[in-house]
Amino acid sequence: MSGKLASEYDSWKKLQHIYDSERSKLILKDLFAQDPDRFSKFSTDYASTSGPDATFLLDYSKNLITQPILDTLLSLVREARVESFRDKMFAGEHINTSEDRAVLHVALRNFNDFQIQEAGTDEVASVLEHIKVFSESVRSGEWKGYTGKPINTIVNIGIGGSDLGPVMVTEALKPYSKRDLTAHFVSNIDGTHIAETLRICDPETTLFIIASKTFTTQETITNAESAKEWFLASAKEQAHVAKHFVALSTNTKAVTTFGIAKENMFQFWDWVGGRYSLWSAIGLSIALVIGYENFEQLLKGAHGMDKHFKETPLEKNLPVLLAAVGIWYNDFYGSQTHALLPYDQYLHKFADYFQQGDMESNGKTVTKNGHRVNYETGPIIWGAAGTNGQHSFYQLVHQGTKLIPTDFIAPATTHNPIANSKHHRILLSNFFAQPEALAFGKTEEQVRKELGSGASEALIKSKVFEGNKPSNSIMFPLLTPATLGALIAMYEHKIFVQGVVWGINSFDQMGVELGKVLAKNILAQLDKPEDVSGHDSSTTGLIHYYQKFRKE
Ligand SMILES: O=P(O)(O)OC[C@H]1O[C@H](O)[C@H](O)[C@@H](O)[C@@H]1O
Repeated sequence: MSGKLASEYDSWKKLQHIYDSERSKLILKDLFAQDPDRFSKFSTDYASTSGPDATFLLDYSKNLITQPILDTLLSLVREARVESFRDKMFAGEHINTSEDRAVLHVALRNFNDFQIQEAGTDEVASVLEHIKVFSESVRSGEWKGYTGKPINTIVNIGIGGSDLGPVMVTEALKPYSKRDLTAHFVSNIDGTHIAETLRICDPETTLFIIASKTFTTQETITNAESAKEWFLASAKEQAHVAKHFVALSTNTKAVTTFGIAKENMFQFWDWVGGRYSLWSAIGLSIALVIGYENFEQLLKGAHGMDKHFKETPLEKNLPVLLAAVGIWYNDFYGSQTHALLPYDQYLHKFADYFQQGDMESNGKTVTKNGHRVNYETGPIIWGAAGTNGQHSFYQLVHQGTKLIPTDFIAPATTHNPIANSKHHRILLSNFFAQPEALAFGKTEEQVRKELGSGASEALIKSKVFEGNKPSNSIMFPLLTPATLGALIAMYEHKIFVQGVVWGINSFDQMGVELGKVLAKNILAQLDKPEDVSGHDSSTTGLIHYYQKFRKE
């Protein structure tokens, strides 16, 4: 890492100059009119070169870019030495400098392809084997609960990266699921979450998966203890815990102290970041829901994208292109947010997942060298499945004052072709129409023509769409495990590229700590009003209000 801030790179300065001098010429309507080949120039097909088929189209032609702008953005990527950092990541160098750790989620889906030297990477295969054997025995009914009944319910207890990935993937790949195995995910410390879940579980047929990299996370351990207490109220014998509780963790000592046997622990390593951990033992719930074979396809799909990212020239490299275009809006247009808009109900948790993936990775103000940045880093990630979003927040995206770059994501074929795929055709007509409307808008002239004479000026103005709102469109034939794996890996690497350009460490999360420490201190003061001390008047007032009205 050079000591430079991103804004000191020549290509950054050049981009600023282009933005200042050419912004008014970057009108999508004109750019498309001037160049009939714009789509073929600014779109690229991805096809995995190893493992199962995973194919996409990335269309980035509806962005406020020209070839020279894209070239300059790619020069920025080069100037920031992204390729060198990428190679360091794949080699297992400790690029997570603040924690002195390697960043090797790519090793979890490597299947002995890339040569990686880091303690633990040679154990990946044996953990996968453990996941395979265990998930098959539960799914087949061979694994029995304490009264001899097979398991029909799993409850994953975890939070953050130990929850969001499995939740998102099990939802996305529901068509591949074993429908008679119900999966619940409990994350919140709010007792309502575990209470409402346990209400619909049977202790004789429920398996609890305690998912925590550190096994010290307050929410997870508290929920796990409550689950164990609930279980033992029926099962009575401590020995029965072994049939109903397994752990996914890097912390063997804490797992055994909790009362889970070592053989029921699925191991992973500190070089797996929490938000990059669905590929590790944290994916056990995924393997249970969709079966090990499909879990492996997910991993192999991601590996195909890893290969693409590692080996493809920047001009055709999907994560690099997404990252570069994202920087253009984030740092030059001043866009504060980026929306992920999958037109696929199965992907309804996709934006939630990448809220952690992106915002916990790139929500930083200090570079790896300790300098405060003088530019914007990670965007706010948000979104919802289409077409639902169209009936809530799209109004602001179309006609509000903010520039919101968007990614539209859709499968060409649905897993649910009901009514002769009528639903899917309607869904996709919206998927095509929205980016078109965002890009090209509706002129005052068109509105006048439509409304005819007699329409008020105010009404005419309210119906004008300025357009020129950028988007990417990503399409694939069908949402399969391999395609999903490749899609997730593409966004992971996009986040990586942006983090390197901004000079930040995308792999720590120091900002999560302060709130945790303060909550612990406050917890000890909650009993009596006279214990409340050391706070500002607002915090003290809020705690006193709680003490006055609490009933328990
Ligand atoms: O898996 P655990 O150790 O329980 O951690 C769960 C979560 O804890 C914190 O919130 C971190 O910021 C997340 O990155 C992590 O995913």
